[in-house]
Amino acid sequence: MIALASDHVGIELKRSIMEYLDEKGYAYVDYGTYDTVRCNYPEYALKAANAVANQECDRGILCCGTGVGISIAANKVKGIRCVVCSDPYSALLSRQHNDSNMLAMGSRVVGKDLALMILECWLNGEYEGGRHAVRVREISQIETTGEIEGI
Ligand SMILES: O=C[C@H](O)[C@H](O)[C@H](O)COP(=O)(O)O
Repeated sequence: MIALASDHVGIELKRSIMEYLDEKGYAYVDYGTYDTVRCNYPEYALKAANAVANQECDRGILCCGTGVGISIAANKVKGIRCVVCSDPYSALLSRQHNDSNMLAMGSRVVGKDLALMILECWLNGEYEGGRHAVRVREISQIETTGEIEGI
């Protein structure tokens, strides 16, 4: 299950993403916003990020104007590794190396076709573990204790 959320600027891109997910057979939950009335992206980032953090959803996709604000908000939730991407390479590597569990994109930055290419790379990328697991664990330790064990 994929958690989706956007603000008023990202809603059109989110709708394109929903069409793509429908075509590919992915199940998703839309945590809002549901119209183009100006709103505050942290409120929707929080709902989707909580769904991922508490494992109601496997991962999440967020859209706002730049992808920046909504990703910053999502990354405040414990256990979230949200990456804002405007290129497919970073999206893929964020899965393979960083085990990103949320993707954010900006509707004022990427067009629909590029966004869907980024999304495809991110959805298909598989975490490689190994040396990267050490670093992801260190990120978790910073989140939990503010320190890295043994450093
Ligand atoms: O990072 C923030 C996002 O890009 C928002 O979508 C943006 O700040 C919204 O701006 P406005 O309220 O001017 O539509």
